[in-house]
Amino acid sequence: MTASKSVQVCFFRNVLRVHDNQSLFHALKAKPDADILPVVCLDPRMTDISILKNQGDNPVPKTWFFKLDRTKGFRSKFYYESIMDLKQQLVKRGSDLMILYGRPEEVFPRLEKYLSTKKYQLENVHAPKEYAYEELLVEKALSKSMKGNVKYYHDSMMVHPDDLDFAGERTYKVYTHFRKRIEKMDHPVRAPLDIPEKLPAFPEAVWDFEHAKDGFKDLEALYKDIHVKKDSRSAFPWKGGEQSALDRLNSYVFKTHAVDEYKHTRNGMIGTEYSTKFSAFLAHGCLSPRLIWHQMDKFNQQRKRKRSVKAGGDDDGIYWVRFELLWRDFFRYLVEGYGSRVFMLHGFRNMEKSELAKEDDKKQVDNKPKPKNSYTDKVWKSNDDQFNKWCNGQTGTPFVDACMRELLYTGFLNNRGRQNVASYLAKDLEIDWRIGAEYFESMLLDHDVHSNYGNWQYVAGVGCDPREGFRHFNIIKQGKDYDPDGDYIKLWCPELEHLPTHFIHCPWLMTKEDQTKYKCQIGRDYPEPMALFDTWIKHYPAAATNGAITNYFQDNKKKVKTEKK
Ligand SMILES: Cc1cc2nc3c(=O)[nH]c(=O)nc-3n(C[C@H](O)[C@H](O)[C@H](O)COP(=O)(O)OP(=O)(O)OC[C@H]3O[C@@H](n4cnc5c(N)ncnc54)[C@H](O)[C@@H]3O)c2cc1C
Repeated sequence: MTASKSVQVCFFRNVLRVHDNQSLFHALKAKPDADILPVVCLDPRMTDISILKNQGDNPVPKTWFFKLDRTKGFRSKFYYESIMDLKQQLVKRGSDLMILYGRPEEVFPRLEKYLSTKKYQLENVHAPKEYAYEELLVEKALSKSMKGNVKYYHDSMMVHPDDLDFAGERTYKVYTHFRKRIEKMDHPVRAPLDIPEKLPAFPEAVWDFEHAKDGFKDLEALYKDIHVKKDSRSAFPWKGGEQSALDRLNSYVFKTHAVDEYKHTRNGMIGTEYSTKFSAFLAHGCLSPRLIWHQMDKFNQQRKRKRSVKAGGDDDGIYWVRFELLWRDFFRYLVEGYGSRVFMLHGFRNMEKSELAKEDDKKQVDNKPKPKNSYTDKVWKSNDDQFNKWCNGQTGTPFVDACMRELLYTGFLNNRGRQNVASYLAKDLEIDWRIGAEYFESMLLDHDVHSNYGNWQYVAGVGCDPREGFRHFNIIKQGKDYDPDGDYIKLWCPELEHLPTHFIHCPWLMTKEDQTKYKCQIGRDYPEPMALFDTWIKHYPAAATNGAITNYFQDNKKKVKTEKK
């Protein structure tokens, strides 16, 4: 009787790359003569595989509360491209990729059983560690169904949790404390792991497992079924996949040195170079955050840069990219610490309700007035009409509409834009922030549950933010600051292209004559504003109001809901 051949499974769950892949590294180390089986498993709870008739009856997956489609075309396309590229990377190294469909906790035990009939022994599954609530449920179910035979590795974090001395505070609640803690460390980020150019044999017998042979064909069918148009205005025109990610890293750091300008350009609204555009690659695990960190070190060394700029100063682009990448880790730690609170209306802060109440009580003893806790008293609204107009870039507020149209047509929006549209929905309209977060989840190329829900909570004032009141963005001021000439607005709202700068952020101030002159009838060519706020008035350009607001805003005050803030 021949002995079984050992197989180590490397499960590429949300880490779709070969470089610095911890699961692959450990699978390779586990048993030197074992075969390595790289597997991707498309989970119908996360990915829409409803068109594949040979893979069972799988409904379109929906978001947590509002049941929006979980993954729209942009992200699916990027995801499939990333898997196709991963297969190529593995084939180049003499291996291959098995693409399976179904719930991992059901598929893997069947695979194990199948392998045993082919004289293979599935020794271990190696997989990246998850932090978010739903993903952890899958992780637990998988561990259970594989009888504890799954090993998890912290692969998506930049700073490994074991390297952080949390000094008794496992979950930092304030970003600055977290960042400062890390900045004190000598070597906060581990070096990327070396993966050999040649990988061990791929166990060919597995192609006969269930529909494994059809895996790639099915993926191509899913890819062909995506109907999203390329938009030449997109700030993010890249393909998914490790190769594309590495090209972008190389270009942004070593070729164009755009990283040097990051601090000054990151809020730019038009074009590909103003910020790193690493987010979608990071979200799909096509790019290792640790590699980014170390490549930036290499860049510094290669140029033997004289640090005439103070590290952390305004000119130190590398410092600021790292600063932002630490936000990404921070939200992972928060989500890990607070579990399903990430999806809850009262957010992470609700956990602190009792602590806040204690604080309030203390202050009362001192005879100080009891501070109002705006998080717990807040009444969140629901308004389908306003929400739909927001999604479609038809609110009648140009800066919001331009941002929302970019998101709708490309699946991407820069950080400044995201902050503004989130603040408009949650703080101006006071609509339940979760529907906005779920819409982002549906649309974003780079959706990452930690960063998305974490940032939404932050903007909505229910997250871990000591400066809650300051996140209320004044859309008119922000528009003037970040799109002073209205170029971005005109790019996405071409119906406003003839407007002079002083009307571009507040077209409702145009008189009937202005509207004729600038070829834009409000209510016909461009929507009437669905809401106006008194706080905006002081930021209207003087040339638009002529010193007094006597035009559209005034005339239509009864028609348009005006809210006092
Ligand atoms: C309401 C809202 C929702 C968001 N949803 C997501 C999301 O689903 N996925 C996502 O990756 N980012 C999200 N962000 C953060 C940020 O907007 C994007 O990471 C950034 O715009 C991506 O562009 P970039 O890669 O060019 O970023 P850069 O400015 O070049 O930053 C470099 C990297 O740092 C990280 N980063 C930057 N800003 C943040 C931040 N505020 N929070 C966490 N990480 C950050 C990202 O990984 C980014 O790729 C959200 C922000 C807001 C305000």
